Amino acid sequence: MTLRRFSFIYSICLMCIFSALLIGYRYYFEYPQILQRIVMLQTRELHAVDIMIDQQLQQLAISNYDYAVWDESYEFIQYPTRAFITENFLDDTFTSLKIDGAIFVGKNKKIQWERGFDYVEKRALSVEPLDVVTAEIVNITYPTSSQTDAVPQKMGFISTNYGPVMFASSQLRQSDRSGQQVGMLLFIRKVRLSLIHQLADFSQLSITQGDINAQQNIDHIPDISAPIGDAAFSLTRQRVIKDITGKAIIILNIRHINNDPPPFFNHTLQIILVVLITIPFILQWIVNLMFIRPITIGITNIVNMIYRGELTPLKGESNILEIQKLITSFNQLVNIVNQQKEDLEVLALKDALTGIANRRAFENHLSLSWSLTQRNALPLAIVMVDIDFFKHYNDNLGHQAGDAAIQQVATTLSQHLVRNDDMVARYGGEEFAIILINTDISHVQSMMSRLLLAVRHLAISHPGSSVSSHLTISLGAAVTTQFECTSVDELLLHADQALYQAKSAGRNNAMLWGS
Ligand SMILES: Nc1nc2c(ncn2[C@@H]2O[C@H](COP(=O)(O)OP(=O)(O)OP(=O)(O)O)[C@@H](O)[C@H]2O)c(=O)[nH]1
Repeated sequence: MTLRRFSFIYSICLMCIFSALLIGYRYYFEYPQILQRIVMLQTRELHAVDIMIDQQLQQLAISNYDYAVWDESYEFIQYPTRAFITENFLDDTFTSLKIDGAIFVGKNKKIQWERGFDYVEKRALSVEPLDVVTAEIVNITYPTSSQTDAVPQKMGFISTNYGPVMFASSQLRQSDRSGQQVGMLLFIRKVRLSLIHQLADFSQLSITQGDINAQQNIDHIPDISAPIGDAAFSLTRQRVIKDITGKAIIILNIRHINNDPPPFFNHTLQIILVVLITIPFILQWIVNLMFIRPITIGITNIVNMIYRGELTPLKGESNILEIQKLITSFNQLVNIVNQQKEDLEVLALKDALTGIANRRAFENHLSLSWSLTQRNALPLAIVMVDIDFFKHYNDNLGHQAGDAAIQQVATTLSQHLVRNDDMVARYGGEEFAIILINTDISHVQSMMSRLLLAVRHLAISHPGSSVSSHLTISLGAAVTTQFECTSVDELLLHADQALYQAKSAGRNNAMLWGS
């Protein structure tokens, strides 16, 4: 896996973890709290409906009480007269009291007088309300109060052939609330659509009346006065209004209109998620710029170095300390390796014993010199040098003395070469080779004479030599201007032949090929 891919996957993983944490926090903590607050508001709205219903009942109960606790009503129940009814229970009375029925119930639950009148449509009800009002109202058992001035009252809902109605009933008492409990007065009011509208207006809810007959199972629907409690959030719910026997008679389909929950993915969450999604790409860009790019550039440069077989210091700098240290250390390593390489190259071209060029260096230089002199039509000379009777020297004075002698001869030979292009090399054993560029025959000859003399002047004692008491050398040279030279090997061969001639001629002398 590349560093780039790794960092990208890493950032994506981070983004996923942070997003999951954020969404999880919203899902498990924040959002339920928001919904719970809305549920509290909804509870208040439902409570408002309950209060409104109660107010309606109270209103009816007050009118009912006014008529029930009245001397004339009290008298009527004992001594009924037509005049009382015609004076006090006119059509207008129903309209002003907003009732659809009034019933006087005398002793032993006997109905004394009753009338049904639709106060909205202003017409007598075709069926007298009492016929349809269930017996429960008439049979209401009022608590027998020990207080003589108490006026037992009842109110609530009841189901009738007209549909659900509100009712209020009070014991008939004299206006000073004295006298025997001789009967009761009952008012009823139909539950109309207008009541539902009033409830909706008052509670700021959308309320419709459900069809109680079509509803399959109403037992599970809570009463309007029941609290929402810990119920889950919902924008719609059903509530029932129960009659005095506890039977559901009205279904209210309620919709909360002013407290829609905010979207789960609100603007803040959306912005944070967008930021979280963007972060991996920004991180990737930064990581790429700061870390990966310098590293990949470095890798490319190193691969190129491997390909070229040449180490060069890395360019570029990084603000990251570790990467900068890596670059610096690598460059230091490159310098060390290059230095070692240089040293090795030098060592590879140097003779270990004498410190002058070795045969490999000689051949390289000879090849270059050949090209140079051929191109510029210059003379090129090779001088082969060999120490005389060196085997005897070693045999007489030992190998170490032999090494020392070789070193002295090498130093002497190199001291006599002053031009940069010239070279003296140890050709092998006690044999040396000299390259002289742009040197004519006479100069080669005088150079050889000087070298002969110089070695002689070293005055190295050579007991095994039959030509001198001191160490001597023999020299053989060949110059390109002497013959039709076609190759460097030919020149080398002739120089070697000249040396052979010098040896054959008695040693301790110099020979020029062909002379
Ligand atoms: N001490 C020492 N001896 C070396 C070295 N290289 C070669 N020799 C010796 O040089 C001697 C060369 O002997 P030969 O090739 O027979 O030649 P020579 O004895 O010099 O006789 P001529 O060349 O004919 O004068 C050998 O005995 C080698 O062992 C070296 O590095 N150190």
